[in-house]
Amino acid sequence: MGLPEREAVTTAPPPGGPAPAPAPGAPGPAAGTPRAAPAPLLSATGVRTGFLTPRGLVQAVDGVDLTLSEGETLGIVGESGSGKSVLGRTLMGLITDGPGTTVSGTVLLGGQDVHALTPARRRALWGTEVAMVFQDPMTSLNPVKKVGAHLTESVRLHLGLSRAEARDRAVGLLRQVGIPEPARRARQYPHELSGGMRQRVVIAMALACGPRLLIADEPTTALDVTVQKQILDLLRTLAQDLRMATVLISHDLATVAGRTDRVAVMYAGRLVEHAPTQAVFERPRHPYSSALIASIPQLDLPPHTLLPTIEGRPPNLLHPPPGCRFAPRCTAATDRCTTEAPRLTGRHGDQDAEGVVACHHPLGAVQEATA
Ligand SMILES: Nc1ncnc2c1ncn2[C@@H]1O[C@H](COP(=O)(O)OP(=O)(O)OP(=O)(O)O)[C@@H](O)[C@H]1O
Repeated sequence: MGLPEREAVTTAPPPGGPAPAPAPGAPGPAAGTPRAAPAPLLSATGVRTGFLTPRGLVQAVDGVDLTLSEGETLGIVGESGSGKSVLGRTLMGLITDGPGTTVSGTVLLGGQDVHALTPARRRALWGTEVAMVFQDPMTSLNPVKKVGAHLTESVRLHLGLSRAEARDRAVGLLRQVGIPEPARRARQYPHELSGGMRQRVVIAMALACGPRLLIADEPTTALDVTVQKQILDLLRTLAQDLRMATVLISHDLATVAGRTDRVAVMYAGRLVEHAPTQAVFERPRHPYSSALIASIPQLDLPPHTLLPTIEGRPPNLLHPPPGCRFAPRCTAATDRCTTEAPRLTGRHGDQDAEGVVACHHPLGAVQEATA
């Protein structure tokens, strides 16, 4: 058996109940009237997430705006500590405003304000609207529970299936994520599977209730290099087959190349560039994106070639520098960069198809101006 049909997915109604149906006979949009663009599946506005520590507030995510449409794939990249995981968990509603944590801004998922929901309503979104795959599969698997049981519990709870139906669904899911002999594997314990197979099980668990959005946080970091590509390709194929929007979080730009529609580059808690993936690779506009691309290892380089690295370290998020946070490491920085924080803007306005960049001196600006 395959995955649940999209129509079969149970989702919590929006706060205040479902939207009223149009009155019978109510006129539709007049012919030729442009239809309003469909609302994005995910819309994050001014998201800020901080941790109160004995040494002060660590502002891990500092004013992030993002949107994602149905079926779209977004890569979030940046060095370790740039806030990618914290952003992913905040979008999912796993980190909320509370003791020790400050969260502000708005995250709308399928029109529902994730952070305004009650904890129970938020939990109802997990699995059915949004699911997350983490770095290490063992953090998501219970070592004393059989593989099949990880899947059957969730589908029985969310989809109300009988025991036998749930067992069929579990085997179907394992088959769908490329696990050979799925019925036999369902009866095994996680430790009897290889790392790659375990991550496939975790992906199957994430898909079990047909989420519209999958957030994969460094899903291959704990795996052998040969298995990494297989898992990333699997995620890409599943996203396309199921028309499921995906956020792929990685410290490695090469991971998102060719696998995502758009890339958001994060640095010290902020987005510095957000554009179609191909545009970022072909014409990076932020010096940080450009430096990240330059440091991707190339297969055809002679042995012992030194790869360019980005001098310096990301700032301490307890005391980030004023102005552009990348300025202390940027070879193009001017006095303005050290005092004035650049806004994310497009070449032709904020909604630029070529993307947006937060830089006072974006790359390519001089050539374009004189062309
Ligand atoms: N619970 C916490 N308490 C205090 N600081 C935290 C907490 N969780 C994360 N941070 C800090 O928030 C910042 C962003 O962390 P995050 O894990 O999002 O980075 P990342 O970009 O995902 O990097 P990595 O790839 O290494 O996980 C880091 O400085 C981290 O130390």
